[in-house]
Amino acid sequence: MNLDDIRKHIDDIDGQLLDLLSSRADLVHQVGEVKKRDGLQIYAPEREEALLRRLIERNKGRLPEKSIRAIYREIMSAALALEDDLKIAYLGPEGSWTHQAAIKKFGHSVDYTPLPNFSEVFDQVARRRADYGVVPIENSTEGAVNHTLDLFVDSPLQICAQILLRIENCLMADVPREQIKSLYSHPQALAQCRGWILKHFPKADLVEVSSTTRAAQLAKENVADGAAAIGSPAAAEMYGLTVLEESIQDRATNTTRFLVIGEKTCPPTGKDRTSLLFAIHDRPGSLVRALQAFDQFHINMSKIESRPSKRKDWEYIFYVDLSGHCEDPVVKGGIEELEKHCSMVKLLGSYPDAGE
Ligand SMILES: O=C(O)C(=O)C[C@]1(C(=O)O)C=C[C@@H](O)C=C1
Repeated sequence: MNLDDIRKHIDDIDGQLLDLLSSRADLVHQVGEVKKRDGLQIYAPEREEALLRRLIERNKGRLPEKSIRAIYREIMSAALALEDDLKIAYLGPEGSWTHQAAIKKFGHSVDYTPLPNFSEVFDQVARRRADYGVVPIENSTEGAVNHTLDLFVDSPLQICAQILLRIENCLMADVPREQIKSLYSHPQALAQCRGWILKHFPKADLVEVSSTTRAAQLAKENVADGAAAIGSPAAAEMYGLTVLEESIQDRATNTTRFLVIGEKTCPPTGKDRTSLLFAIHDRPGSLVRALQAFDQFHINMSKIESRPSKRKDWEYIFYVDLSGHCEDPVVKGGIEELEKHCSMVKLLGSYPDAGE
């Protein structure tokens, strides 16, 4: 077949795809009506996950899993926008890694609201000015994002999904590499690139700013002082900076886990994760006995963090992630056992343990 013939076939297929997408949109519209009538959540992470898992299993063609996920992300984003004016609040500004995580989960068709800090994200969702919020919870190099952990203690919000995003920081500037005297970035990004900075710019002034996007802006404004920034390629593009080196983080696999917070948690999908908080009595052996609850029920605990309670000095709150859904009888049993040994247990939600 020559090029024109092949393209004719592609045009035919695109026509069929568009007709099918329109039929899908009609059905999605009906789903939206049913959900509004029955007071159900528009965003259904368990359904999205089941749909993606089924398609990836069924796929026998050339498209890799990554492409199928990306294509369907946008199809379902369009569906969400058809069903409702979905508003997603995130830790801004635009171009931040959190913004990119939010787009990875909700696609380009929904509305996004950048907010200046974590508390505002929690607050806007709790006041229903936004439907969902996206906040970072931990980074594979730098560990927990403490402020997010702390906000869960008093928040009525639940976790309904997680997002894993590979963080590849780049060096960006409007000056040649030899003229760089200062490096602007968010403290997390500077920490993720600590080794690289020491090796390549041991004498540079490190300037901590509120976000990597702000760092890019400052690098643009302070060209005369030899300013450069470390952050996302999206931030470099926003401010017209040249990417001088890509992927400069010390660990190639540097990944941040983000959470989607909303009014309700997510129903079981068969492969889930549960997050909870607990506080123990100040007695010998309390923590051991609390954790034994999980061992007794053979529950895999994939994460534990401790944070000062902020109510009494030297009193702690523990943040734990478990494999399984809180409706699974085993997880339920483990949590009931945990409650016997704790002064407080707060379930933060169960959500698909998606590895994307
Ligand atoms: O099945 C639903 O609940 C829908 O709203 C439809 C749909 C989809 O496009 O398939 C869209 C958004 C939801 O998050 C999940 C799935």
